[in-house]
Amino acid sequence: MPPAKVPDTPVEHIVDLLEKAKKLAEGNGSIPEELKSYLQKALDIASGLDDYLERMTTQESEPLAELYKKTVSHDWEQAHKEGKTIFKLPKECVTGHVEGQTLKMLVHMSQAKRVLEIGMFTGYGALSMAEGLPEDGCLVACELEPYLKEFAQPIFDKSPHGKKIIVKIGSAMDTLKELAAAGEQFDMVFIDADKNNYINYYNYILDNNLLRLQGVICVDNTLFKGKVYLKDTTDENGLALRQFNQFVSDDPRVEQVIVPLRDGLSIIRRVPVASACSSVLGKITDDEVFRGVGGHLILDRMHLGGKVAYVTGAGQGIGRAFAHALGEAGAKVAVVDMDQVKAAAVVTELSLKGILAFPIAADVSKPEDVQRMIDSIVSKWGVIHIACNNAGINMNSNSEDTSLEEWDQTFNVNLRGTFMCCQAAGRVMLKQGYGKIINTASMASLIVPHPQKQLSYNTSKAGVVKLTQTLGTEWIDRGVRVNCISPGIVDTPLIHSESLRPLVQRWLSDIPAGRLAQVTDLQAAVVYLASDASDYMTGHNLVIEGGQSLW
Ligand SMILES: C[S@@+](CC[C@H](N)C(=O)[O-])C[C@H]1O[C@@H](n2cnc3c(N)ncnc32)[C@H](O)[C@@H]1O
Repeated sequence: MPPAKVPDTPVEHIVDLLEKAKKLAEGNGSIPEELKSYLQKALDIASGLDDYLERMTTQESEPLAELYKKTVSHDWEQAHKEGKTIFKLPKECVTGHVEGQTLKMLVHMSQAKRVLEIGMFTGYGALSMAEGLPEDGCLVACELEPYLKEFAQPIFDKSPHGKKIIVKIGSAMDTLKELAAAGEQFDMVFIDADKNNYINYYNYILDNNLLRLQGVICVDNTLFKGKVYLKDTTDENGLALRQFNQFVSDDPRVEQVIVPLRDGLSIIRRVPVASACSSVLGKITDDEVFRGVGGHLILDRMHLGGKVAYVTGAGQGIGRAFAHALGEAGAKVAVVDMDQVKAAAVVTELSLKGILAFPIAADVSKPEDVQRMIDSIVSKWGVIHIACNNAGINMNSNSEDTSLEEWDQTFNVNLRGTFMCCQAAGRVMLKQGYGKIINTASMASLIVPHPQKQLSYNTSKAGVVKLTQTLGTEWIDRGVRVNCISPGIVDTPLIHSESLRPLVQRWLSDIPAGRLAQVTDLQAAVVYLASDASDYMTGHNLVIEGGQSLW
């Protein structure tokens, strides 16, 4: 018969006590039936909770299940007797399924890339959190017992996420000192080792900036079987955790919640600026540089939540990358392209990423299409904050042979089309008193790219820059900023055409960066220009060409 389970969490204690009370009540005829029924109901609620959470929480991966099984079936007493472990480790140390998935969820939600764990044991929590990290994420796990690294490593090796875990054997405090000396910093920390040292770990982490601004510290066992709030507690660990919880609760550097999950999980967030840092306020310059503009630090100032954007020519190439970037930054995006099918495909991509988007088929060289595009965005979303006028075409011919047809076609899309979009969007934005217009110009506005011949393209894009400068200065006092981006030679399917492909080597020798631009190289620029962080910028031509225009 397996040994009776020792209650380890507040709920398990409640269940244990209710079972004892129920047994007493059953053997006592003088206990009213109503009281027995209340006892049974309380027992049903308490005893069903953990099981229900287990069943409803997303199932663990195979390597995690294997790690759990290996941990609970291992003879830890024997391992200690054989001198393999310094301490007698109870298998109950293991972070189980529900808490493991909670930690993984927190890694995802905080978008952590670097996690620090203090107290790894057999690595269940470490592997759970590693599963929540991106491909290039990293988790440093501190553990005193060398045997535990050997124990965990074979299962880490079976998981595609195991390579993200670096185990540091030794006293956790020594490892923290080593990490601080190396200038390491983490987005999330999980403290789950010797309870009487929690406060020292916590302070060392904050005092030495091992946790980044707005990072999260999770701490396990902070309810400690209820001993943190029970009056008769004499237990050393219970008292240490009571003191720890109070210390964190009083600490102005952080905000804390204690979630009654298993034996208590504290979630502690390092606040952006220590709002209660009154003790140091006289010594610092308490301005927008320190606190952020409107309380928003720089990355938050580039967030586009609540903004409405459109991108023309968004069915492929640069426009598609712009639509994704604006959507990733939080904007709703109208995806505009001449080709309805391509626009719809990009909308599908955005929707899969949780971005609100809808397609519009429009030819920007046609005034009626441009107005229909603007009207449909306003009728759907009521406003337009960000106008990305990106649609453009490029044709090649020697200047002496350039036909009026080629010239007109190029200008109709690249310059007249951009003007019509600016004007139609601008009318909406001027009424709103706010807008960000971002036109796609080209490095060809500055230099004459060669050896290909593209007179009409170069001239039309130079026109886009002058259009941008003129509107940018004319409208800024009414809240509308107009800027443009000038990409160098971008690696799109277009330049893999038979006529252009042979030129790639020639171009590369003219580019200090030694490569063509990828559409992803342009994404941060459009987000910056669309955001409030660039409010003082107008009429600017932001050139992104790997240095090509400088040679
Ligand atoms: C509760 S267990 C950790 C459980 C683990 N987080 C998990 O996910 O399963 C505590 C671990 O902390 C380790 N530990 C205790 N004191 C330590 C110290 N001073 N430095 C490093 N590790 C320590 C123990 O060896 C033990 O493996």
